[in-house]
Amino acid sequence: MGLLVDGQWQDKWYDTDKTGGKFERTTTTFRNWITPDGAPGPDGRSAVQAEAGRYHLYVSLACPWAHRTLIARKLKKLENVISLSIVDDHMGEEGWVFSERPGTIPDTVLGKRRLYEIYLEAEPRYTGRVTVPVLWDKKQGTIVNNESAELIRIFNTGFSAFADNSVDLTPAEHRAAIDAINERVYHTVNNGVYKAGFATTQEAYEEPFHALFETLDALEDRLSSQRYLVASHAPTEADWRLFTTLIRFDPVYHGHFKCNRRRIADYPALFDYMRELYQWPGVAETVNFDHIKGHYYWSHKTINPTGIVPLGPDQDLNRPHRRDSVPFGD
Ligand SMILES: N[C@@H](CCC(=O)N[C@@H](CS)C(=O)NCC(=O)O)C(=O)O
Repeated sequence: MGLLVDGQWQDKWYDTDKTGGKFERTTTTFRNWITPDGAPGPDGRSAVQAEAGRYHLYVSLACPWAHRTLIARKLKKLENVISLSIVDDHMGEEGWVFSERPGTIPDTVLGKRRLYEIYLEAEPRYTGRVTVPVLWDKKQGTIVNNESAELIRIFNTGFSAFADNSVDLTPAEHRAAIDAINERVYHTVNNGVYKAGFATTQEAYEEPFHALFETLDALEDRLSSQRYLVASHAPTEADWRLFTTLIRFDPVYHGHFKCNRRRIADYPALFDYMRELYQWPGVAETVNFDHIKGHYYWSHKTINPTGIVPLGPDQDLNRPHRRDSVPFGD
């Protein structure tokens, strides 16, 4: 685990000294869009044009942020359009690396062994964390974007000439509701588990812990009477963004990150909902519990010094999800 400073790799854990024990996520820096014709993106920032075979996605199967992009690529049927590499789940002193271990796919584009070398290829004097996901532009030889929230929007609309456009993860009529849910879920759930897990003072741990379970209780309420997070007839981006945290919750966040007031299995609606999403065509193939558990328990030596990976929990995720009778809410 480490970061690049002016192009030099430094093996360092997160520094929580300056923030009173709190984990603060840094913002990502490669933020260009891809649009069907190369016209600027939704916020006016510059874009490159969508092309089949031009872009390459680097992910970790352990990472919930990267997982969103894998799901969007799968649901939009972009697997033959955007190629893929998968890093080793063990993140050691060189950060994310490529290997031959099960479930990985080497760097077939640049032939690198470490992810930070790809960042350096894009920006030789890069300063910052070296995170997944990363979308690489083979034509311009640089990183287009390394922010998962934007990558899933790029996959949803940018590749309309090549994608399955019958699937829309952010339908216009639900956009405001999706954005509002994303905002709360990001701060208290997706990033909330990290804030609890990486905290280095009791206080810095407790605050996100309470916020997390307050949101999970509210989501349980909503999902008891509505099939998906917004009143749509199919899961939207908001559901997939929540899903990647839910699926890691009982195996990892409950124990490793001390988010243990309840398990997802203790919330009847959330647990059924999570299984429906898991059973959604194509999605189970994007979930790899060996990488998920192996990564967190092995890589975070300040939290789990022995590196022992727990064997449980036993979960039957293929059990019927019982969501068919829940109304869509419109
Ligand atoms: N804002 C980024 C966050 C990505 C992120 O933090 N990824 C983690 C893995 S789950 C990572 O690569 N961490 C390496 C590090 O921080 O050194 C996104 O959503 O794309």
